[in-house]
Amino acid sequence: MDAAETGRGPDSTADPTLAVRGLTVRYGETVALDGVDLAVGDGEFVAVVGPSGCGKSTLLRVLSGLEGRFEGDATVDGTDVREGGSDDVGMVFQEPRLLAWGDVRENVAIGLPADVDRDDPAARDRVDDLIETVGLDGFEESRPDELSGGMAQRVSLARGLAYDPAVLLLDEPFSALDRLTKHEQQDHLLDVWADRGTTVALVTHDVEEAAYLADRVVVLGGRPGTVETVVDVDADRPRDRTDEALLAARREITDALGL
Ligand SMILES: Nc1ncnc2c1ncn2[C@@H]1O[C@H](COP(=O)(O)OP(=O)(O)OP(=O)(O)O)[C@@H](O)[C@H]1O
Repeated sequence: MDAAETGRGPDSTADPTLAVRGLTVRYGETVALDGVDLAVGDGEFVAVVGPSGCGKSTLLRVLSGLEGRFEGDATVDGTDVREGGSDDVGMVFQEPRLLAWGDVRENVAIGLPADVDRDDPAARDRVDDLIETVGLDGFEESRPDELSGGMAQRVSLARGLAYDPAVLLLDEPFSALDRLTKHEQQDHLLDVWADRGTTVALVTHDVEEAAYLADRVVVLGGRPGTVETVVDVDADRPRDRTDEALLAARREITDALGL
C-alpha cells in the first residue's frame, strides 16, 4: 500500500514525524516485515494491531533505532533512524525492564532527561507526580521483586513519560493490567497526548484499546507482516467507550484480522 493511501491528511504524508517506506526486516530465514509503508503525522495517534508474530514489535524496534538491520527507509522527524533518528523518542516495552537494584522512584527517575539533577526538589516532585499518575503512590520505595507484573508495567510507563518525549513508541504497555486499571491508564495516556501534542505509535493485541485510543489503526497481517488495511476511527474526542463509531471501527478491524 502506498504511504499516501495510509496517510490521514497532508501532515501525515508531506512531512511525517514517523515514516517507513518499503520496510523489510529479515531474521535469517524469517521475514518479519515485508515491504511495509506507513506515515504518522505530527501529533497523530496510530495503533498497530495484528496476529502474534506479524512484526509489530519489530516495527517499533526499527523506529526506535534498536533494530538497524533492515531494507527500505525509516525516519523520525525526517532523519534516518540509522543515523540516530531523533533523540526525542521515548519507548515503553512489553516487558518492564526495571533495574533490580532500584526502587520505584529510582526506576522512574531514570527516564528524566540526562541534564536534570535527580535530587532537585522539582525533579523529585515530577517523579512523585508520575508515580501517583500511574496509581503507585505508597510504593515509591518498593523494589521490582516486590511488585506484581501489572505494577512493574506501570513503573515502566511512568519512566517512559518522565522524559516528556515528542514521540512515544509503546509496545503493549497495558497488557498486564486488569481491565479497570487498563482503562485508567489509557485515559491518562490520552490526557498526556492531548496536553503535549505527542506523536504516538502503540502496538497492541487489544482491538478495543486500539479503536478507543487511536486516530488510525494499522492492521498488519500474516507472516511476513504486511499492511492489511488502515482503519480511520472517526469518533469525536473525548471519546465515549460505547460510541457507535468505535464499535464500527472495532468491527472493521476484527474483520480485517479475520476474527
Ligand atoms: N531477534 C530475533 N531473532 C530472530 N527472529 C526474530 C527476532 N525478533 C523477532 N523475530 C521473529 O520475527 C517475527 C516478528 O516478531 P515480532 O516480535 O516483531 O512480532 P509481534 O507481532 O510483535 O509478535 P507478538 O504479538 O507475539 O509480540 C516472528 O516470527 C519472530 O519470531
